[in-house]
Amino acid sequence: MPTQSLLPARLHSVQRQHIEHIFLLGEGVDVPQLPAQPTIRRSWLRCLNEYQLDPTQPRPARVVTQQTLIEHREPVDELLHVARAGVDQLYQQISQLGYVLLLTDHRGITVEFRGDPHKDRLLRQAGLYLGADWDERFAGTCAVGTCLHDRQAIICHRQEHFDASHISLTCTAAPITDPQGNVMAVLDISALQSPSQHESQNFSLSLVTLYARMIEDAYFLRRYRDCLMVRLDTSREFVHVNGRGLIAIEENGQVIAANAVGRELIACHQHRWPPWSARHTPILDELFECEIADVLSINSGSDDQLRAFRARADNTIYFISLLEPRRTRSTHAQQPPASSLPEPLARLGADDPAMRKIQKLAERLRNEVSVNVLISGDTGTGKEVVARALHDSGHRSSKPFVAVNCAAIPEALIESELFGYQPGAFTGGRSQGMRGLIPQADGGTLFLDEIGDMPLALQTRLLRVLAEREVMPLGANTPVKVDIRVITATHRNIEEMIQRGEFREDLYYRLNGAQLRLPSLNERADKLYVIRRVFADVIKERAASESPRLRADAISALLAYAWPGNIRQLKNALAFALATSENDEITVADLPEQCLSERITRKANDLSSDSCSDPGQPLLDLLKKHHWNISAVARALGVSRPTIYRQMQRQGIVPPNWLH
Ligand SMILES: Nc1ncnc2c1ncn2[C@@H]1O[C@H](COP(=O)(O)OP(=O)(O)OP(=O)(O)O)[C@@H](O)[C@H]1O
Repeated sequence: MPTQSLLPARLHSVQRQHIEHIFLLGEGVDVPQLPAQPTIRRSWLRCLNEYQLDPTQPRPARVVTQQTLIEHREPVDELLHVARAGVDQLYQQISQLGYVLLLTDHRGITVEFRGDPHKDRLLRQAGLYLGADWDERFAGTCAVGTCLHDRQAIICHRQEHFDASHISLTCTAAPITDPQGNVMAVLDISALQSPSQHESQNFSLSLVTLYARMIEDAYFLRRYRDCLMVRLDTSREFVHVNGRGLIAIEENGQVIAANAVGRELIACHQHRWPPWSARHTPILDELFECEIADVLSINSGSDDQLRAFRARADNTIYFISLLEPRRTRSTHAQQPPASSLPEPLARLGADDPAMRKIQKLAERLRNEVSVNVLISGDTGTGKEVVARALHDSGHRSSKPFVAVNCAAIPEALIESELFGYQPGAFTGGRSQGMRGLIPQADGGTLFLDEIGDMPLALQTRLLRVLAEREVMPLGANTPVKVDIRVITATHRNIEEMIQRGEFREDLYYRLNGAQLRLPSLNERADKLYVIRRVFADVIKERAASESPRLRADAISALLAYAWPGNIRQLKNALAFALATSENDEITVADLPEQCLSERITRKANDLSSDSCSDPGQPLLDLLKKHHWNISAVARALGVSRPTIYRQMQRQGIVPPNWLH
């Protein structure tokens, strides 16, 4: 430790004493004058040992250049925008008491500042200024820097600062975290002078912590403004004005993100069974004793627009209100997730394993025009949409896409429609003849829908066209060359038709160069995406000026329904709701009655009535089929994940990865 005489002469005696105290702590000597707060002591030791700061050489405040300041402000631009109102409000309350306000980024650079312009010079000298760098590594122990290091609110009062040039200041700071819990900024209030007692700053600590939380929540609300949000508090009176917990959810109750209080609540449950991982966020009914539909109907189903639910972790009663997403969600959310697929293929689905397989295979086949593609799937699953996407994503996209519904053309006319005919080829034909649908598709794609309905005689002719790539119009003497890509679709079991002699086996093998099997809507894990996408399409097709919104309770009902008619039935239901709704919000009451199904109860009953001789077997089979993906099994059965977990527990089923 340097003796007093070795310290620079320009230092005041208080500064000299302060420096001596720092050295004493560094040497492990405890004296009553040393700071009591362990966080401050640890920070002093960091400054000495880790950052190698020299306490005998107090440093003037460092203010970064204008250019550097711009670079630091840019990444927190959205936060600054949100924080501005809070910053002004807080400053109004503290300015009379001689405080200034700093908002720094996660590196400790002051990106927003409020202070008395009359004290500009003094404040700048003290580092209480826009652009001032309060990183602990440079400035030593200080409220901002040490708060950033410890990720918690802190008072750094006078001699608790490390650098002797800061020991007249009093500073209090609180972290502002992003939705992932990372510190993204620090809110600080500081004064050039203050009473010597540490307790004099306790109120500042409460105030700055409160405002940091308000800014954090305002930022959270902005980030997730397009999502459904539950707001919760243990006090009924406070939920609407200042509910402390915020949890953004999908309409199926899946948690998307949560603010600090929400994250704490989730963490509380994390020790419980079942465990959660980052990829597997909880569903609201795992956090609270509730049905998702009850939460989603809060706004229409309760007078004061809130409801009480019990938290499963500790039985606390929470009062919950529901914030509906901003109007634009329906358009925003129907964007498929970013992917490397061509756009027409990307928009076919969002996050469904079967659809992903189809999209990948379609991508590989889009320019392999010699491979005939057969699309199978139940009626209304989107076979024609997939065929068109395959066409639109390939080299032939600017060429014709000719769709023929083999079931819709009378048998007697199929031949002439497909192949065309010469003038006068048959009585009743057009005098100038007709170019058939196959020649019309020349250079592009011929899509034969309902191929199972093609009469046997015509199957033979089609086989010839596929083999020879030429057609002979009725009444013509010379064949016409055609260059077509052939895609067919069916909802029928062609193999069974072959067995019955109703379909030519050789044609089937020729058409089935690659098969895309479409899942039913109810099996799709991306049902929510499909609902939004189809809703956006229906709105677009109506070409009306206003764009209505799908309310959460309607989405919840649409998610729960089994959709035997698949996407076509969904589209019809949404078109009906839009046509008959009297306002610009579609609620569950606007949906056709048949959509308010009993599917869930029926399936749930099926599951709970498993008291047969081997109760675990059906569930076990399902779990294996879905590779132990509990969410997938829950979806398949139309029940919640907790129900599956409860059944597993009851039946003693343990997933293989939980066994040691
Ligand atoms: N991925 C999708 N996105 C939006 N709308 C879709 C999608 N898939 C299908 N649809 C819509 O659903 C309806 C039925 O689609 P499509 O005609 O392709 O089904 P299909 O399986 O060919 O039916 P069918 O077996 O009766 O011929 C259409 O109105 C279509 O626009």
